[in-house]
Amino acid sequence: MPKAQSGFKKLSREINLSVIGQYVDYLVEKQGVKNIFVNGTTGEGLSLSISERRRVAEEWVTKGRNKLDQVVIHVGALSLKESQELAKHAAEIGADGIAVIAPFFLKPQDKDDLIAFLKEVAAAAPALPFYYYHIPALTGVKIRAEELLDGIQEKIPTFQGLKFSDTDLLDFGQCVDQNRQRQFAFLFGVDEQLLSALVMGATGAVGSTYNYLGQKTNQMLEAYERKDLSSALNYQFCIQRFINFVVKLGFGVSQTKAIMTLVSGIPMGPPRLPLQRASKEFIDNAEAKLKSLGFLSLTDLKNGNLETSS
Ligand SMILES: CC(=O)N[C@H](C=O)[C@@H](O)[C@H](O)[C@H](O)CO
Ligand SMILES: CC(=O)C(=O)O
Repeated sequence: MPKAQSGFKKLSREINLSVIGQYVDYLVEKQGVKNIFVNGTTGEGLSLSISERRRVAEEWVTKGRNKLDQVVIHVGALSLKESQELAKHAAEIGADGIAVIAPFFLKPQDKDDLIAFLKEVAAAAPALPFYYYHIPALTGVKIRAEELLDGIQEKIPTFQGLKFSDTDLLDFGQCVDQNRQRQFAFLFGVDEQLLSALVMGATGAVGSTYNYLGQKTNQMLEAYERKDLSSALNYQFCIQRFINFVVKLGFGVSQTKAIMTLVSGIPMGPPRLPLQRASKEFIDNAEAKLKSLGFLSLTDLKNGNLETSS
């Protein structure tokens, strides 16, 4: 049945907008997550067409109305024009902010090149808060965030903050330290190290694991707020045990999607090529680990969450 199979695969890699409304409710009610970063790494934003990205953004904004606090749309692209189109669109649909990664094929050579690009994107949505999404391991653009932030508000008046997905806590700490007088958001994006980043002055977090460990992470944040560092560390270690376990099995966006399906019961579907679905072996191992750490209760599993196509 090679034909049927290829038809199935093709279909299953299309976007299923119909689950987004349900997923908003799940995140708010079950994970305590009310701020959403759309079309980023986990959402495979860079693997979608521009029209798909527009539709996904619209669906999140529409379904999140009166339920979510903020919906920030990632609008980074290799083409400045496409990025501007998405920025303008985000403003039109009433998103709360836009974020942009560094263009990663023909790369900016230095801070000034990168700022020049970001500035043009930000100008396409002059009323929207602008975030730079620093993720050097994926973009290959290693310009330090601390350097980029120096004087950025003069160039980009809507600059609101940084989503920092890197393990360099010297760079992150200096972003905070050098901008104390400004009301920037310093959003940390390495979930297994969030507690260290909080100590450095992170004002929030954006990450893939909050899809299914949102509640646990909120407990860590609450413990940190009440200065109960030993409880906060216990939560962080617990989260680390899970991430450390899956990293050893091979952990990426495909595996994240499978775990999201498993924990939420809402079918996330397979990733889009070149990514391949997570293996059954990975899913079984991850499930056993989630259970042994108490991250997955039996009631969560009542629907028998096998990944289905979407
Ligand atoms: C490379 C990547 O996907 N980074 C995510 C956020 O940016 C993180 O949330 C990680 O998935 C997470 O920290 C697990 O390593
Ligand atoms: C994890 C994250 O922040 C993203 O999907 O872009």
